[in-house]
Parts: sequence; structure tokens; C-alpha cells
Amino acid sequence: MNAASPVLQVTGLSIQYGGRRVSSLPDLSVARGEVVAIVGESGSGKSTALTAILGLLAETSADVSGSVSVLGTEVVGASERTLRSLRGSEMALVMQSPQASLNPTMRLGRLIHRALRRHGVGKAEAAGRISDAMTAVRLDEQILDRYAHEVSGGQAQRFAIALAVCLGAQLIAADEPTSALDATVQLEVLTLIRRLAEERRTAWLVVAHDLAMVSMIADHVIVMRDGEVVETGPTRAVLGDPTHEYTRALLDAVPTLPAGGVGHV
Ligand SMILES: Nc1ncnc2c1ncn2[C@@H]1O[C@H](COP(=O)(O)OP(=O)(O)OP(=O)(O)O)[C@@H](O)[C@H]1O
Repeated sequence: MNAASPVLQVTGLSIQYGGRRVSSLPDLSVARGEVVAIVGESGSGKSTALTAILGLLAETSADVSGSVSVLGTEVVGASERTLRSLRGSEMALVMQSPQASLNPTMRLGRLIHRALRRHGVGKAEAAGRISDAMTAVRLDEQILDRYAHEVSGGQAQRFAIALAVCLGAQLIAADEPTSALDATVQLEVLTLIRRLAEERRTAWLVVAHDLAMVSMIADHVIVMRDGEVVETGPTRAVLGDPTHEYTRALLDAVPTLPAGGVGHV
């Protein structure tokens, strides 16, 4: 692996249930500092692709073929041990509903300390890492004394991202990371994603159905329909001048794109 190698390289990924192909990604790479979005209507196969990339379909009835390489380690067919070592320290998942993804019985501080301990980070180093991650996501450390239900949705989502940053994840996969949040908080989380990509060189793979959001943060976009990629390319090109009628229909369904058209937050 050299610095220019992509963090994530997907080739010929196909996921079937009972012989029916529900998702496929022929070719996808995400480099350091890059945000790639997968868009499409409900049921187009976005989340299935994301979960396969994270190795989360390994113990299910899904038939996964192709190759998913995260920092040079193959995910498809990998042992649970290999997947465990990748999760957290190399790749992390940020879910749609942050509060639901955080253990409700633990204060956030205990939760983050426990995650670090599980990844072999000692107490002395943990304090520095937590403080650095909380600064990165602009959260006050006082929040660590609270439980997940005692913080706002936006704070919980920032905390979920802080957890990934703290563990050193270089690839963060996010499934609809802002759709459970209200509009102003959505913008804050989008700005955070973009900033972490730029400042920390984190690679992001974001599943979304909201094209306005995608236009604000993504460098590249992949448009999926019925389990197949119909269009892919730089965000400005795909959303600014779509070649496929399905992409055009998705764009037509967006009530308002931000003034000035596509561009980063
Ligand atoms: N465990 C499963 N068994 C059988 N089919 C499944 C399973 N999980 C997902 N599917 C099917 O795979 C297809 C793609 O679903 P997926 O959740 O990936 O779509 P999506 O684009 O992420 O949609 P949404 O935005 O609603 O989450 C759907 O037709 C779904 O019914």
C-alpha cells in the first residue's frame, strides 16, 4: 500500500438473495480525503452494497461475490477475525439514527473508553485520542457525562462520528447520516463530513437519497436503480448534466437545489 492507493477498492461486487441480484457495483474506489455518494430510490440496492462493503453480510443468507479491498485487505470471504480487526480501526459505520446506534445504558464517556479498550488502546493514550476526536467534531467534552438519550440528534451523530475518528477509521461508511435530523442540524453534519475529509483525509462512502445533500458534499456520485449502477462520475457532471433519464428523474424530484447549483458546502 502506498499513500496514493485508494482506501477502498471495489471490483465486480454482486449481492444476491435466493438467486435474485439485489445490488451490484462493478467498479468503485474511494481515495483519502474523498467523499463518494451512492444515490437512488428506495430499494435500489444502496444499503445492501454498503453493508457488503463493511463485511456485514458475511453471516447472512446473502450470496456476495467480487472483491472489496479496504487498505489492501480483502473483505469478501474474510474471516470474522479479519473483519473484526478492520472494523473500527480501519473502517467504521455511521448509521441513520445515531441515538439508536449508541448503547443507551452507558454514558457516552464510558462507551468511547470501552471502544478504545477493545481496540487495544491504553488508558493514557485514550484520553488524548478522545480529546482530539471531540475537538475534531466540535463537541464539548462535558457531553461525555451524558447518556445518548440526553443529547440532541445532531450531537449524537457528531458523537458517532467522533467514535470513528477516535478509533482511527480511515474509511467511514454512512447510511443516510442526516435524514433523521432537522434541516439546520443536517447542514452542520454535512459540513463536518466535508471538513473531516479535507482536514483528516478521511475517505467517506455515503448512501443517500437526498440529491441536494449529495451535491453539497460528494466528489463523486454513483446512481443506482434496481440493483444496477446506471450512471457514475464527478458530482458536478452527474448532477449538473446527467446523461441517464433515471438521474434526470431523480433530479426532477428534488424540490430545490441550493442556489448556485452543485458545489461543496
Ligand atoms: N435480507 C434480505 N433478503 C432478501 N432481500 C433483501 C434483503 N435485504 C434487502 N433485500 C432486497 O434488496 C433490495 C435492495 O434493498 P436496499 O435496502 O439495499 O435498498 P436501498 O436502496 O438501500 O433502499 P432504502 O433507501 O429504502 O434503504 C430490495 O429489493 C430488498 O427487498
